[in-house]
Amino acid sequence: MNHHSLTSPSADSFTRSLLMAIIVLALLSTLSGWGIMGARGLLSPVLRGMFATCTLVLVGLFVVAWRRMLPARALGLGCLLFAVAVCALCMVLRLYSPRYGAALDLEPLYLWIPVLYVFAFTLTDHKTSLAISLAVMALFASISVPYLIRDIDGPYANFTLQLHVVSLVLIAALYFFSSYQRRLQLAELTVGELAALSNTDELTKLCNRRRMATLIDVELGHLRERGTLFALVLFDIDHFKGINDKFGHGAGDAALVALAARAAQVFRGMDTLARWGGDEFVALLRNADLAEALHIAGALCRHVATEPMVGGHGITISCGATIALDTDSVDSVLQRADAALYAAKRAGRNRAEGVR
Ligand SMILES: Nc1nc2c(ncn2[C@@H]2O[C@H](COP(=O)(O)OP(=O)(O)OP(=O)(O)O)[C@@H](O)[C@H]2O)c(=O)[nH]1
Repeated sequence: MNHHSLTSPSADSFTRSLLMAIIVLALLSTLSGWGIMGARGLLSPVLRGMFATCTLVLVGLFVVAWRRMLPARALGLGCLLFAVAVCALCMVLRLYSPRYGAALDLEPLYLWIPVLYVFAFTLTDHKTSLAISLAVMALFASISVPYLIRDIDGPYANFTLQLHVVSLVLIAALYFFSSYQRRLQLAELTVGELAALSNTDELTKLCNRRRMATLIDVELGHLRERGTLFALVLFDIDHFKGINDKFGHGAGDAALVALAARAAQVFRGMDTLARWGGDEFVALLRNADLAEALHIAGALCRHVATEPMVGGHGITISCGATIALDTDSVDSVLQRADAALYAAKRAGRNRAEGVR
């Protein structure tokens, strides 16, 4: 969720306008619905058009509101309950009160019924929506049973039966559509999560070896096609075995995490840092030559050595830098960086060396 968009003034005024529009349209829709039930003659088609338009726009606005903010969920559920109550009341009056029943026209209710199902399916998950829709349908079905028995051969009986069949088809279609959509969302989420897991180092949360190898391969392609330079810096902790032995494996892990965070402060935004394995890390420096890579690697050595990292003790690292050639493979460029790292170790550690 984008928290900024929820708190910005323009989002606030959009939310207010949306809520106002929903309230006005709900009022118009309800008033025209009541109007249709009382009116006869010329006025009725106008009111019917108004009712249908207001209700459809209302559903559209609910969908927008649903995607943007949570209060719409409560508002939508409130309207749904209100609509069910109005429909049920009208139905009861139509069926059981001879005085009101004779003057009432059931058509506005028929217009509301499919709207209720669409409301339910836009408001909540497919299983709850199915339960709400079937409950609404059962409510109308139970209300119409005595009416059907009383007037089994009449036109309204036929119409009511047709209405229930259409309702069932609509609910089934909405259910399958929304469960398919849900499955699609879940599948996307799982694929995204798996991709993130397979590219991330569990301990440091940096890129892992597999991801870095892919990125180096991509950059080698760019180097061959467009001549864009890049450098690699391979580094590891000096005498890390001694740190593990002295402070324990847990403290060694904490040192690796702290080193990852410290290193991320030194590299540039366009660089990518990865844990290659054990206490070895690789940084891919885009658009960098050997001099720049050595400069950054030297800064990294100093930055790491300045502050204590394990149990109040400082650690040092050694770095090997190289630049990629257009004849390189992933393995060959890494072998040169490894040779440079080995040279830094031999030269006394806590330093950076380069190999061209
Ligand atoms: N705590 C911890 N230790 C690890 C992990 N992976 C590898 N190691 C240890 O890291 C040490 C790596 O040692 P080396 O790099 O071979 O040698 P070193 O002691 O660092 O010495 P130089 O590299 O020559 O300075 C080994 O003792 C491994 O057991 C890990 O995930 N966590």
